[in-house]
Amino acid sequence: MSKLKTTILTGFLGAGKTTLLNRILSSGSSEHIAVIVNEYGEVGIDGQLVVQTKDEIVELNNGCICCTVRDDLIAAIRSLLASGRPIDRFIIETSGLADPAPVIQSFILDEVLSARLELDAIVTVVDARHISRQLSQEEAVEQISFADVLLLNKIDLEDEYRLIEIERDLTKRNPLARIIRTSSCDVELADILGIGAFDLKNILAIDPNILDEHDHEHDQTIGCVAIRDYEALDPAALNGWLTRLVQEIGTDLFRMKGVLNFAGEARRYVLHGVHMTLEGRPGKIWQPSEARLSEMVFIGRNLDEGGLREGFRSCLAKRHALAS
Ligand SMILES: Nc1nc2c(ncn2[C@@H]2O[C@H](COP(=O)(O)OP(=O)(O)OP(=O)(O)O)[C@@H](O)[C@H]2O)c(=O)[nH]1
Repeated sequence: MSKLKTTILTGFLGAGKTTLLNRILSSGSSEHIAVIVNEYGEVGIDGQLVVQTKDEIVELNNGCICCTVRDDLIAAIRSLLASGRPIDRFIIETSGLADPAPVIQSFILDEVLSARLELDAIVTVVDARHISRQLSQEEAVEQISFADVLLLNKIDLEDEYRLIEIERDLTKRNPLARIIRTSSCDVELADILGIGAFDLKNILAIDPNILDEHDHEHDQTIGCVAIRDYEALDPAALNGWLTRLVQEIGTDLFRMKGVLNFAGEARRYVLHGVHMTLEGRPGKIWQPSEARLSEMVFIGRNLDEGGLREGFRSCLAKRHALAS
């Protein structure tokens, strides 16, 4: 029986991993893809942002795939393999704070994974706008070092001179990886899937100890605040608060994302923030049977949880109705 090809999609917070995953899942291929999506925060937003397809999607939330939910990753893959469902390929989207080394290690050391799956490639999405800032985090450096393919994404936000500078830096950090420039991860799928690029020899050259057991230690100053609220929000108030927030703490606010319930709106509102960049768009229609719940996640350094919660509550529509 031939082994199932597995792609690890990695890249720092907000680089474009889910954008790439959605591109793959929407490609119209007849393959059955088993997808595992790992999110750092206790509220899983990505599950709602991944396109609905025939493919099997398992969410591993509330922890990083390189440490707290690593055993869950192995259990999830084993259970998918045992389920008897048709699977042609695995794709694993790590959280933006994951060190890929322990994930790679699981594929080599776990007897079921190593017997049934073959690592095809590590594809790392790099955010052209934010990468220099992100490289102060060890995880961002490791994600680049272990990549077989580096997608230099968000090229629409930087000029040619800056892109050449980033490419030079990426090549210094990982001379073996192929670099492909993208906007919204518009890569040819043949350049990232089924490419047989993973080579343990290269990985051992970067990290000779990769096969030794070690737990990954995250920077303890980085945390996550998750907010869930059934009360409708006032869009103008939220926009004002978030604009002020990113001006004040944008350097330390690595990632913000939310699926929000705006008062009087038939659709959800999907919000993305990466440092100072904010982007929003209408999402799926609320069905009458659904509870209209806002979910929002903030990931960053030394976050003031009380302040964020109070800021969020100050945007509730009922407060503004009372004030007017
Ligand atoms: N301008 C621009 N924005 C992009 C591009 N690719 C993705 N984005 C935006 O970047 C934000 C983050 O994209 P995601 O695909 O959710 O990033 P991610 O890596 O999955 O994020 P996490 O899972 O939170 O780490 C969204 O607002 C995207 O629309 C791009 O090429 N250019």
